[in-house]
Amino acid sequence: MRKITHVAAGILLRADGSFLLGSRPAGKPYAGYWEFPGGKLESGETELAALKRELVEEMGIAVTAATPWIVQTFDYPHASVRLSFFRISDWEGEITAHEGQEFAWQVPGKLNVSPILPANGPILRGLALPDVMTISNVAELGEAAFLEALAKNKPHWLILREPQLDAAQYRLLAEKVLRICKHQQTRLMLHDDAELALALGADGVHLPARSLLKLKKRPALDWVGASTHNAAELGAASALSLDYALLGHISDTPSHPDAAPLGWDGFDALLKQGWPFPVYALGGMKRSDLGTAMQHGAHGVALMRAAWV
Ligand SMILES: Nc1nc2c([nH]c(=O)n2[C@@H]2O[C@H](COP(=O)(O)OP(=O)(O)OP(=O)(O)O)[C@@H](O)[C@H]2O)c(=O)[nH]1
Ligand SMILES: [Mg+2]
Repeated sequence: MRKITHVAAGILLRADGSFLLGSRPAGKPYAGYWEFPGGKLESGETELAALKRELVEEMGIAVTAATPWIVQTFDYPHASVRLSFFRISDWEGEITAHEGQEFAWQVPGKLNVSPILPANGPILRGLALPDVMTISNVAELGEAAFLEALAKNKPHWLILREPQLDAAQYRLLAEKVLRICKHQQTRLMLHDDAELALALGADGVHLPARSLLKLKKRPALDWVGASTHNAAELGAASALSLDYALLGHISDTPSHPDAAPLGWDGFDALLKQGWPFPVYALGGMKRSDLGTAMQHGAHGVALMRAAWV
């Protein structure tokens, strides 16, 4: 087996959602390619310590707020790398090119530099995902109140999950919801029906775990995510190159009264394995749990009830 090189890399984020890329200096493999600042772990070093050291060395900044994010493995001709990415929301010092590199602030989905290091594609997609993933709740609110709340709250993304409806009722609802979503630029993920998502022109499909485990191939939609509860399901999401997973439930929630909660300890243990996509904390979450969830390596929180109050 090839030796694996462990690397820590940081995504500096500004409040407007833009993020920083640097160009690889002359003399390194892939010189001129754009990457996230960072570098190899030294022996005995943690990922976070390596990240902090590299950003001092390469760009003269002290990282003061970083949360663990995606872990991506990739085989290059010169090395197999395991990249631990962190999101960095705060730092001290002026960004300075200590190695002759260039820096460029970028907007998710609208890059104006190239080429990007080959391992970084999925990472860039992940940056377009919202902090809060909302899940519909027609079952409890009723259709009229839900549609009103949707138009009022204008979430960035919505998963339309209404298992109490039959296929015909779900399609009718999906058509109505899609009209509202298109109008207000909410991205819409339909639940468990890739064909309907394709037919209606929704942004993607969200798979329940039972469907995720049966699929052989990623559905041909722009965005595909799944609900997961354990390592086997996260592994299936990884094998299908999904864009995100919801993982839960974190605490007791009325929608799944029988299943034992993971708690943050269970969530940590699963995230420690490192997944190549953003993971949302699900189950009993509120907006105010976002900071805690991110400390535990989540991309964000998935809200059902709490999204509509
Ligand atoms: N820093 C960084 N490295 C990445 C990214 N994506 C990616 O595939 N890599 C790979 O990770 C490996 C290590 O990165 P590096 O060359 O920055 O390591 P380093 O700063 O310690 O450099 P050095 O070996 O000259 O001291 C390289 O093979 C690089 O191609 C990324 O976004 N940022
Ligand atoms: Mg480096």
